[in-house]
Order: sequence, then structure tokens, then C-alpha cells
Amino acid sequence: MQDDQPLLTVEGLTKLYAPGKGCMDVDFNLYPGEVLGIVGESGSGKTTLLETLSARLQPDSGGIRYHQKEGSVADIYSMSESRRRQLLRSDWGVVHQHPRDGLRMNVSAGANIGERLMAVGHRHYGDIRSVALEWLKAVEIDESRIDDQPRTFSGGMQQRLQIARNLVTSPRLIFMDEPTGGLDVSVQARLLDLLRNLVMELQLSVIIVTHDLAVARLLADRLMVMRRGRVVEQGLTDQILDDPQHPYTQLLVSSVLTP
Ligand SMILES: Nc1ncnc2c1ncn2[C@@H]1O[C@H](COP(=O)(O)OP(=O)(O)OP(=O)(O)O)[C@@H](O)[C@H]1O
Repeated sequence: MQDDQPLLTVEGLTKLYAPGKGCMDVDFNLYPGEVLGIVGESGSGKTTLLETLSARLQPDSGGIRYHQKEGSVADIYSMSESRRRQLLRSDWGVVHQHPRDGLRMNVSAGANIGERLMAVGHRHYGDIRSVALEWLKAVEIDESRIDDQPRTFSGGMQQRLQIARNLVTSPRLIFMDEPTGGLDVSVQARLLDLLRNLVMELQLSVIIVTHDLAVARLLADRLMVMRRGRVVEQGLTDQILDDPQHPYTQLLVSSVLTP
């Protein structure tokens, strides 16, 4: 695939629960290797947009075209339900804010990683275990924890395991909803560092929802600012944060800078 072609093309995407509640008329392109941050206050529609983008919530109108691995472009909501599920299991990944939504807490860490490999056809137990061990190492979890259940892990470890589970199938596109939310500041910093390195190393395309502008600054190439379901401003991260144009973005940025 050529890097000058968008991985995702989003046009007029709308999903509303009530007027102003949800997301409306969202348009953007996401290019290979690009990290797009979605920011905005609580209730502005960030999660609704992310769920609609990642084929988990049917839009009211609009479309999402995805440039598939094999080269063709497909409309996400015109494809079969099983094809969408297959995408979510292999070529896409979803990192939830709460690890319990993205992990199986009562099966081992190794099985959490191995399960996704098996879903894409891997069968050999020894191979699956050795790949799981590699991924535990990659996300800085001691290999001796492979047979332990994630419910015995700290919040930061659970989040790193969730990332490993997603990345093991070499996805091209990852959706993240407040991946560092609810973690202590030092744990957040470590996780952000790991995420940043993995994103660069694996050339991942990422759409990340966050209300934390410091997280957005660190990870995102581009930002989309949402308010009451609409995108009020989008552009390069530095441009948006250093020279916000829309009064709402100005307020959002100044509220972080002013103690
Ligand atoms: N299943 C639902 N049914 C009805 N209304 C909903 C539903 N999910 C979300 N909403 C409403 O849609 C609006 C947008 O919610 P959403 O969760 O997308 O916002 P958000 O920006 O992600 O907020 P937060 O940062 O607090 O998670 C809110 O007013 C919310 O109450």
C-alpha cells in the first residue's frame, strides 16, 4: 500500500443519541503511521465517535472506507458482520480504558495473548507460548508471570498486557480510549513512553481518545477537538495546542495551562 493513500476515509459520520449527544458530521482522513488524537470535554462525543469508527456502533449516517491489507478499499458498514469482527480480531486493535473490558481476567496472561493468535489461525501450542513470551517482554512484564491471571496484576501491568494482546496479530490500526486514564502519574508516564516507542517502531496508525492534552501532545501527530458532538477544530497537534483558533479550543488549552 502506498503511504499517500489514506488508511481510513471518514465522511459525514453521524451517530446521535439525542440532539448534541453523540457525534455529528465528522470528516477526516487517517494516513498510515499517523496518530490522531480526539480531545474534548466530558460528554463531547469522543467515545461515541471512537466506537462508531471502530465498527462497534452502527452510525445513523455517513461512511468509513478502509484501505484493506490486500489493497482494496471497503466500506466498513457495507461489509458483513463476520468480516467486521475478523478485522477487529486481526488487522485492528482496541485498547479500552478499563483493562477488564479488553482482557479476560480469569485466564492466564499467556492465554490472553495466545487467544488472539488462535483467532487468526495459529494452532501450535509451543509457538503460541513463545510468541506470548516475546510480547510479555516487549511490554515489560516479567516472563515468569505468563501463567498468572491478569486479575493479580497492577493496573499498569494490566494495561500493558492489553496492549500486547492487541499487538500480537500485527494490526495496522489501533483504537484507544483513554488508555492511561485512572492510573497513577508515574505509571501513566511509563505506559505513555512504551506506547510512543511501540507506535514508532511498528509504524502503527492510531486513533486515541483522551481528555488529557499532555497525552495528546506526547502521542498525537494531529488533533481533532470535539464539542457537543461536533468537531470544532482539527490540525497538527503543535499548531492546535500552541495557536488554537476556535474559542472552545482556546478555553480548553488555557484551562490546562492556568493553575
Ligand atoms: N448508550 C447511550 N445512550 C444514550 N446516550 C448516550 C449513550 N452513550 C453516550 N450517550 C450520551 O452521548 C453523549 C456523548 O457521550 P460520549 O461518551 O461519547 O462522550 P465522551 O466525550 O467520550 O465523554 P467522557 O469523556 O465523559 O467519556 C453524552 O451526553 C452521553 O450521555
